[in-house]
Amino acid sequence: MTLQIVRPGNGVAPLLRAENVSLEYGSTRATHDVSFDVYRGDRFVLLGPSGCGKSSLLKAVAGFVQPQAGSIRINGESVRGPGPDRMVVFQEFDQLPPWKSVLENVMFPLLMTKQVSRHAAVERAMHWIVKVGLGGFEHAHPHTLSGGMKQRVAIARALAMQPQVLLMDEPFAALDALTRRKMQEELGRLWEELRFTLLFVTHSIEEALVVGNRILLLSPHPGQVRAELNSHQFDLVSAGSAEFQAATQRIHGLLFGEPVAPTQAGAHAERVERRIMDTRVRGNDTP
Ligand SMILES: Nc1ncnc2c1ncn2[C@@H]1O[C@H](COP(=O)(O)OP(=O)(O)OP(=O)(O)O)[C@@H](O)[C@H]1O
Repeated sequence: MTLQIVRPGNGVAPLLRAENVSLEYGSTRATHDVSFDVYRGDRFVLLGPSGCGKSSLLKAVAGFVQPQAGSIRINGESVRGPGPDRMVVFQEFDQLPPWKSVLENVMFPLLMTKQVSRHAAVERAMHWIVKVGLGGFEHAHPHTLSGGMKQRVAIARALAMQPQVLLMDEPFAALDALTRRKMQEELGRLWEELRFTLLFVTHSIEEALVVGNRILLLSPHPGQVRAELNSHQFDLVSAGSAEFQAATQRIHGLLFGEPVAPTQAGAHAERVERRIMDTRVRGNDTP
């Protein structure tokens, strides 16, 4: 395992740029000076212990909370509030209005934002309901569905809007272990097919490695960037491997143990002066 600097960009503009973001609730500082870039097609994970401001950062990207300092931009445009370009899947199963069927739930944002006609909304909603494996359940109501099925509805509802970024806040944390694994697999399958951009919050190191291609490690009180790493080589298949276990331990050390010294990162040093870890066992292929 090597430590390496990942230089951002290669001239490609990020889809989402969070720059020196500080978030506060009254006298509580949730995050301090957090910066990260998310590129189109990234599966970018915010990982850290409870209270490191993961959810607050996701809510700020969603436009639900405004930074006290710093900025969040999508395609260069400042985020000033919620928008259909950033759909959120939450952990809570009650995110689905219970009086609406699966079909009505998935159609709802399409109709609210007047993106398409009612007829087209039905078609698009049905497409996504089938895509998440819920074909045949379109007239069911949420209380008749399992937790995993409810999360599938929430994912279908979000993806049907074709957002610029799909935001997921611990979406599988309330599921049993087997269902959680299945949902991680399904999310990976959807991403392989559609290559959407994902910002995913979790406090599980294993989940971060399985879901993400890039991971931002945050330390708590207030949340600050501890490190950023590449994790694209891991998936559910590699989850039991020695390399995976080593990466898990390394991240655990970074989060809870080892001090991390600031590192120079060339021309972008000011923005990305973080310790960047590549969890792959790499030879001399470091950039
Ligand atoms: N609505 C709120 N009002 C006041 N303080 C808040 C609010 N939401 C979050 N906080 C505080 O901000 C800090 C970061 O909370 P946040 O929920 O973003 O962290 P987190 O990393 O997502 O934690 P967890 O994994 O436990 O959800 C915490 O100290 C928390 O108590």
